[in-house]
Amino acid sequence: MTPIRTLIILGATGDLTSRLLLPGLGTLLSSQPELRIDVVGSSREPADGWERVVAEAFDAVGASGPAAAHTRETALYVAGDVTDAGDLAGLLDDAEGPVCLYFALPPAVTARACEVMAGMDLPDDLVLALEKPIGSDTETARELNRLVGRLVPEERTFRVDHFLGMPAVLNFVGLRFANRLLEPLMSREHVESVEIVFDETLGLEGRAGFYDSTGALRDMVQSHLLQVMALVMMEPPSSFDQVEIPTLTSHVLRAAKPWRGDPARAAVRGRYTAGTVDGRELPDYTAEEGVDPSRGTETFAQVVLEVDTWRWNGVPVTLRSGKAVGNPRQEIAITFRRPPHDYEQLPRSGDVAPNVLRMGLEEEQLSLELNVGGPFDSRGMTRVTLSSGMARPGLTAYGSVLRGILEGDHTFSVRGDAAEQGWRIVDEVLAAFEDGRVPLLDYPAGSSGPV
Ligand SMILES: O=C1O[C@H](COP(=O)(O)O)[C@@H](O)[C@H](O)[C@H]1O
Repeated sequence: MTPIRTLIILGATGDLTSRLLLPGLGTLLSSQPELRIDVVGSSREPADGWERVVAEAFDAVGASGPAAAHTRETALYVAGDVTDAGDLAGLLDDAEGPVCLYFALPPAVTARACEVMAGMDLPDDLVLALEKPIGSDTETARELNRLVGRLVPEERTFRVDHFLGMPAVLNFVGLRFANRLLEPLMSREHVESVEIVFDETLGLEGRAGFYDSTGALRDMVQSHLLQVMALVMMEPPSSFDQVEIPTLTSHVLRAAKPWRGDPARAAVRGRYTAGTVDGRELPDYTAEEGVDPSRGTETFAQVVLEVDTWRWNGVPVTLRSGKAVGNPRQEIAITFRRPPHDYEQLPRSGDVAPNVLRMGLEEEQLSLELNVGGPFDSRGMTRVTLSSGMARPGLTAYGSVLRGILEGDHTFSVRGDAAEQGWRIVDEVLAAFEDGRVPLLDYPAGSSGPV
């Protein structure tokens, strides 16, 4: 695939573009000074300092070098309606190809734009990048995939999940497959449980327009946490390429289902009430601007799944994410089974605590909890934690995702069927939320979530 020349961001005035997409691009351009990418921002709002938005996002990550300078200088904003064929055609006609159209838009708007594009003459080398969520349930995800499939082939479609670009997630994969010590232990014989947790101190932060109709399960579990789970639990790949990895992650998702097939018992949902997080006072979620309390939107979701394969059957996999959580955990944690017998000579051995391997998702801290002899008596038991920080790469998660798109590499992009599988798993839980089988529990902002 010829490298992308112009990146057109649809929905350019949204928070995602300025907070994540443009800074990610800045890190990528700094690391690849030979790139020449023109960035065109578009949305319905009139132009209001797009050059400044690009410059501030680049400055925030210290973007420098000739590639970043080129993008800053050529940054262009075109106001338009993505559901208007004339506006879309104008954007495409004026851009130097190959073009990537990046849909930083809600799924229903993306679907409408794709319907319109079906009636247009599109460039042969057009690439489409779609932000999560892909649809809002299995049916709409399938429909969006079908619409997109009529426009461009799968090899020119990228479904973005920036958690797949997180250094910690990629490090976990390296850790597992590059160490003889670990991979043989990654199965039901040795693993007691898997947890993938991404709690945040952030509350709604003015995002009611998106979040209040989405909630924690759709926002975080359906996409990010399921995708991370699939990468953490996939079979060993024979090569790290764009055929093998999406195939193996899809295999894990196909095998996943709520624990014991009972979504109501496998899930917990909660909503924050007023409280203090990190010294900031947060109001009750229902008092946040733009929230419709009658929707019963959850700001915390936890689901226990089972990946029903020969390797993982019977191992509970907990996925959890909450907003306004105090001392948040953000990690992949693998808890191993206890030794098969007690360390015999020990009169006071008690329980030998399980070994736990942790990879921090934002902090990028790796740790392994072990048991060793006691300080005064070698037959005693002491817990030690081996830990190491991880080198921070120059690319942010979005920088890494954008590199894949611009280079035409799907290794860490979400394949259409994987997006649909994510919804299949979550739809069952959503149904249990909606018919009240899973109660909506309160938790004060700043606490660790519902009890
Ligand atoms: O996609 C999303 O992710 C963020 C968390 O990821 P981060 O890289 O920004 O820390 C989450 O806050 C947001 O609700 C969700 O839409």
